[in-house]
Amino acid sequence: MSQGKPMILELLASSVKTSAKAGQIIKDIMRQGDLGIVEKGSEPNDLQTEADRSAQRCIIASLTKKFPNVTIIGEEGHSHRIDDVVQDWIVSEVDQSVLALDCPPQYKEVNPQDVVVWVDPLDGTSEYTQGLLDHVTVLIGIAVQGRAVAGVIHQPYYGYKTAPDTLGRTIWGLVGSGIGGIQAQTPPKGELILTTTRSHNTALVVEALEALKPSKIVRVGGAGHKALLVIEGLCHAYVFASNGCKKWDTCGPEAVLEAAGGVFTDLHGNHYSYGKDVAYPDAQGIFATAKGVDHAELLKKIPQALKDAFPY
Ligand SMILES: Nc1ncnc2c1ncn2[C@@H]1O[C@H](COP(=O)(O)O)[C@@H](O)[C@H]1OP(=O)(O)O
Ligand SMILES: [Mg+2]
Ligand SMILES: [Mg+2]
Ligand SMILES: [Mg+2]
Repeated sequence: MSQGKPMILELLASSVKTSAKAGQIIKDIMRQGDLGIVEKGSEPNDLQTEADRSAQRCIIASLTKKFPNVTIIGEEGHSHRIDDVVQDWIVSEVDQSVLALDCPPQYKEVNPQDVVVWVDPLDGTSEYTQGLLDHVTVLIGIAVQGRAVAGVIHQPYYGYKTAPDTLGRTIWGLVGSGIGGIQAQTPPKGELILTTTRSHNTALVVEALEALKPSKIVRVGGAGHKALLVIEGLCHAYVFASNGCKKWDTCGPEAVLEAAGGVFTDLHGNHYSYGKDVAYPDAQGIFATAKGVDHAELLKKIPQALKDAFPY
């Protein structure tokens, strides 16, 4: 580890490089052509591929090796073995621009026991299997005392349609410090562009969107991808009246969006808790707004009866 740097910066700097390696693994597996698709549950569109499994092993092994006292929870199971992971997948590099940050005072002395890293090695698996490759992201969220405070959204196929050899892009955020990889933008005034699921639609999902009377709805895959649309000001809000997302889907996106000046909550306007003992589903849905959007005002347009469908 670098001498004297706050642990949160070390962890974020390692996560940035590790997410990019996971992105390369995802692309290698797609190039090789054997995705090894497994249906995880009884729900439709809940798939796992060899890319999800391999990317998770890369991330968990890399971060476990460097931060053995931090709790790491990944979407694809609980093996934290390092010894059987390909050496080339264990990332030791760190992102120097993150290490050089001026750490917000509240995160300078963080106890590893209070940190949980939430890993979604491949967000947008349905879209990955369907060839909608720019919907895919690698998500790493860092929570301190239950709050999402830092995160990475790596988009391995960003720009691949015009540049097939793209390395993608990596966006990181630290609340109180800002974001890197892109510039946060305010969405256009006089419109309301919402983004939501394309593969996990339900009657309640539609009802919540209609209540907001949007000028446009952008239906794309992935929680990370939708958070990027909001961070870049291409959409005003990400609204998902469903319990389908889990903590690994939202911890990274929440931290990056909030570091970018947005607000990321459930449908009641509360932040999720990301401690190690919490339930995994984001059972109160998602309501996330861009920088410059009045989150509380917009949330008032969701009828109470609909919010009540997502009780505590
Ligand atoms: N009903 C669901 N079952 C399983 N995963 C879900 C469900 N709803 C959302 N997700 C997860 O949240 C992400 C965002 O949802 P959506 O694309 O529908 O907006 C999905 O890519 C998926 O993550 P993952 O691909 O990592 O399994
Ligand atoms: Mg999944
Ligand atoms: Mg996901
Ligand atoms: Mg996933």
